Amino acid sequence: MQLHCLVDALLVKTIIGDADITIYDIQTDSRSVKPGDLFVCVHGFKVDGHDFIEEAARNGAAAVVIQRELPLPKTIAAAVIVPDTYKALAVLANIWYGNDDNSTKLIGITGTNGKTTTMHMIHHVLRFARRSAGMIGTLGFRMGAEHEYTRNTTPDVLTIQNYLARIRKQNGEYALIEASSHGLELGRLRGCDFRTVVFTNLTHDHLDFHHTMERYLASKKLLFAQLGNGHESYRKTAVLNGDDPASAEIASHTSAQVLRYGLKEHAEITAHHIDMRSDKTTFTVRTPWGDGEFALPLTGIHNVYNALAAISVCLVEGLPMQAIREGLSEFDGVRGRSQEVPTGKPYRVVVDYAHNPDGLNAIIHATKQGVKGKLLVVMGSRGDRDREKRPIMARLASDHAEIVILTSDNPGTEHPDSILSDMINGLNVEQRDRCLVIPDRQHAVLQAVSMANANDCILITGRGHENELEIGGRRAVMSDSDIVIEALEKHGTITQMFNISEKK
Ligand SMILES: CC(=O)N[C@H]1[C@@H](OP(=O)(O)OP(=O)(O)OC[C@H]2O[C@@H](n3ccc(=O)[nH]c3=O)[C@H](O)[C@@H]2O)O[C@H](CO)[C@@H](O)[C@@H]1O[C@H](C)C(=O)N[C@@H](C)C(=O)N[C@H](CCC(=O)O)C(=O)O
Ligand SMILES: Nc1ncnc2c1ncn2[C@@H]1O[C@H](COP(=O)(O)OP(=O)(O)OP(=O)(O)O)[C@@H](O)[C@H]1O
Repeated sequence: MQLHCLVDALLVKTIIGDADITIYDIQTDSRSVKPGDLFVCVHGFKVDGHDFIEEAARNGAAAVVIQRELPLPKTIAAAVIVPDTYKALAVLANIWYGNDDNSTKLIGITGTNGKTTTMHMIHHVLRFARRSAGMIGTLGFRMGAEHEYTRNTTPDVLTIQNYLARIRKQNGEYALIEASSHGLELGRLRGCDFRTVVFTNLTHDHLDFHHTMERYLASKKLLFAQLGNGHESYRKTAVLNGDDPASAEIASHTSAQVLRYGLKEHAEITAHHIDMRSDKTTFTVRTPWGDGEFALPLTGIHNVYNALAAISVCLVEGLPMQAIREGLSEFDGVRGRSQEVPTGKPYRVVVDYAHNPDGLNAIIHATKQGVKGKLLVVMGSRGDRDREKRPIMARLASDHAEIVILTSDNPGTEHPDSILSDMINGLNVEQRDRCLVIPDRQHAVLQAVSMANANDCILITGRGHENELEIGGRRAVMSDSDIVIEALEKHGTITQMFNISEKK
């Protein structure tokens, strides 16, 4: 595509050089630039893309998009100066990937907890009803047989547009996207014209980034504020958790039709006669489309909420109640969420991804329900993130579990001991006395295994599906389910700690 065709949609711009050159691809990372590419310089949290123009030029960049005038290498044939390169990138990526035709139906899911689970439920039901759908979220990008790991829950604007194009190429009818508050705040979803958007809940998290709950909510509202303002607004729907106090505020910020789900009567889609068993939950759902009996092979009231959100979306999208019922009855959960690790022992081990107070509360209550013996919780808290939640989470676990083992999660650049001491600060004297602090996560799990008796349950939270962790700038490969399996094998015979395998 010629540069002038690509940048034509940018309203405010100055072009220096030859606008007729052909562009072969768009890049934001100088290291990925190939001959003929357009390098868009983005100002980041750590570095400024403008500082990498030399490298981009060495790799063959034909043109650059910049936010300020600066001397350019001679090999750069053209420069486009714009007021905001990241905003410009959204426009360029949309055109480049041909996503401006809105042919794929976009469904967004936001909220503190439950985004991934709800999205996977919707995806599962759509697939069950033979409707093709791609997913972009914490577990990566997935469309048909294509699967790619993503660093972020909501990837950057260029990557999102690339994935949407790949979904369209495979004739995907739907694209399901997890919209994190960071993603919304940083404009990663610019150019995404959502049709249905879900809000799951808003509770304490990410205060390192948003600073206050008001600002955290404001980022979520961005997703709903754009809904329903177009001429097709009758097709746009905001699906809100009617039991969460933030929903009223969100509803007042959207022109779209609002559909509420919840357990209380004021919602349009409600669950009744909830019966929780150790391996499934049954409930009746009342909706304006009729009622349905559901048997969900998951436990925990939080999963009833997730299912209600998914049911609401599927009904809005015109799926028959029977397909939704049958689809959800075969939903086998999401990797790393309430994931049972087969132990071959008389006690259970569950790996989960709860990493904030509300998520932890949900999983502890869900897990405790089927446990006749003791509940042992192994948990830590992530480094370089919201410190305020650390003592709250330690306290919460100690309030509900018989044994709590505090350990490292993903310390990042922080010292594991300082994270642990933040957590211990949340405990009272009695709780400190019965809490074990074992910084090495493998040791901690091994300790839990050695303390478990028949009918007990070990709940290991915080890292779920993740298999990499960062300690002092070095990355290590380590998944919680692998740790459990190793601990079970070594229990009784181990004499010294095994090392975690390391990779740069
Ligand atoms: C704070 C934050 O969001 N940072 C994101 C940001 O990184 P950054 O600003 O540090 O980027 P940078 O390294 O300064 O680089 C700036 C620019 O220079 C370019 N560059 C850089 C180096 C170089 O040699 N050449 C070059 O061209 C980069 O490609 C980039 O365009 O842009 C990156 C690329 O899009 C993101 O991966 C990164 O997310 C980091 C990993 C992160 O941890 N983000 C968290 C806070 C986050 O976004 N989390 C949410 C929600 C999670 C949840 O719900 O639990 C998420 O959506 O993931
Ligand atoms: N609706 C819910 N309410 C409260 N807690 C929940 C809910 N759904 C899931 N959880 C808890 O939160 C954890 C994360 O769930 P899930 O991955 O679905 O959420 P998420 O919003 O996608 O989180 P993240 O963005 O961090 O990936 C689960 O392991 C579970 O412990």
